[in-house]
Amino acid sequence: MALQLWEICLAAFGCGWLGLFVYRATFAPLSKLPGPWYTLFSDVFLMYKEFTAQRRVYIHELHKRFGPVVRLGPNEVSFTSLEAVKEIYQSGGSGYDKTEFYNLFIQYGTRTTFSTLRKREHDQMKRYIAGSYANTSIMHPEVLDGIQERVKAFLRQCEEARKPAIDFYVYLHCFAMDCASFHLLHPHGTKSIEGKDLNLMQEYSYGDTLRTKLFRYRWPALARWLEKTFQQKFESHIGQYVLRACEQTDSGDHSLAYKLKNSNAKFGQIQVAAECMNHLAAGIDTTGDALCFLIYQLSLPKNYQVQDQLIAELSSNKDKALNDLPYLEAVIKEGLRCFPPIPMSQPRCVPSTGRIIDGYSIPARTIVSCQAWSVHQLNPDVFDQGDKFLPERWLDSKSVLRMNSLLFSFGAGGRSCTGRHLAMVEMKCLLRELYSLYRTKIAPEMKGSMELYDQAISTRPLDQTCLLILEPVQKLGPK
Ligand code: HEM
Repeated sequence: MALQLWEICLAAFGCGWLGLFVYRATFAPLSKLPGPWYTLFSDVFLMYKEFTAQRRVYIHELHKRFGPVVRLGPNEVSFTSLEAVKEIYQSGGSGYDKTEFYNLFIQYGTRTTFSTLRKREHDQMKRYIAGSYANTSIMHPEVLDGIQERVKAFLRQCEEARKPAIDFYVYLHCFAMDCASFHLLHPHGTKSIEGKDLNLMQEYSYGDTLRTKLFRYRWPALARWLEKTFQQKFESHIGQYVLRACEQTDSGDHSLAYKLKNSNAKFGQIQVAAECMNHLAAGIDTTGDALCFLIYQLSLPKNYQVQDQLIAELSSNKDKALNDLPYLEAVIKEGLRCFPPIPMSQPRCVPSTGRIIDGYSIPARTIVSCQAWSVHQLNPDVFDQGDKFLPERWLDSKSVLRMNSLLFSFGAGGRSCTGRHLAMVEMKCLLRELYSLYRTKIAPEMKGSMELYDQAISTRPLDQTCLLILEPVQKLGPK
């Protein structure tokens, strides 16, 4: 009996699928890696976890079950060891190229330092921005004064708040936005702490774009078609604000906008705006959430003694420089370790020759990554009791070098966080001022959950509220 054409096609398709399944299960290089069996065939389960904001926890549980190397899908692997961090993010300086995932961070249709995928182009872009973020630039009195002014505005606002409970989530995100925009756009930075640009912070930080972003990443062509067909414009108010600020001709000479406009690279206006918008986005929720998670921890009764020790260090070292306060530094690092604002995978693409990572041969173009959440918790030889908030660990001079090399909150290598010095100074200035004057406690009316709620790469407190009360330090006296 002669077969119909459709039957032949169906049989060929079936054989093809079967062949692929057999290949993936037995011969494919990733089949030798630890991981659940279903990840050999499809990443549908991983996608489901992404869309339901469970990717980080899912990967973490897999690492606990399978160890430091885990296959996540037919073309994706996650790692937790220092060796893997060094290979993926630091080999050759900047590590491997970024994956298409970073197309999500293209601004105004323009690629920026953050969204540039290839190493060579990134190196060129970075030359023009690195100077603005060097420690010496951030420690410049003009920049420090600008940050200090915003710390004062933050405290003023807390003191003037009528209710006894203050929503730190709101003010900390305003603080982070005002500081970052000051650095990028001065004198056209935002004034959200005072309430003027509060809507920009709210639009940016409260929006839930997780599924839109993931949809654009997983099905870019379909997303583009839908956006075109329905003529959707995703230009936010904050995006328009940055565009307008970059059109001004009176940018302060310490601002990134000024430096880019006056560099010999002759950047167009849209490129300057795209770069600034990206940095602003990189600096709001990260610093705001890092401070929020940390201050919340310090305000829990179980951590009162940490708060007391911080207050003691600050009160007896009033004239010390910002970087000469070891306990303050320890508290911030432990906050970043336990609650990394970017706790999820930072995906990279294995180079065309393939590589050995953590003892496994990984073929070209495999997506590989580490996630800070697991790196920080699943290396007990470096971070003993990794799931506990213990700032004292950073005071142990013998282990601090190893801990620093595994602290992945700012990423690692040439593509790690450009704004880390700015973020550290913002956090140090705010915490020094706050805990020189006040103790913080959880307000009785605080019912919101501070559990991590993941976005595409970052996280935030689930209920986006953190109600605290302030008690003047001198009233209680030194402990
Ligand atoms: C606590 C605060 C912050 C944390 C935890 C943080 C974390 C990170 C991480 C993990 C990356 C690498 C992401 C990846 O490769 O996928 C990154 C990149 C970056 N961050 Fe931050 N960040 C913070 C604050 C800031 C601030 C305040 C700015 C600037 C205003 C900034 C600007 C950038 C830029 C421009 C990049 C891209 C670097 C490149 O690709 O060369 N960040 N950040």
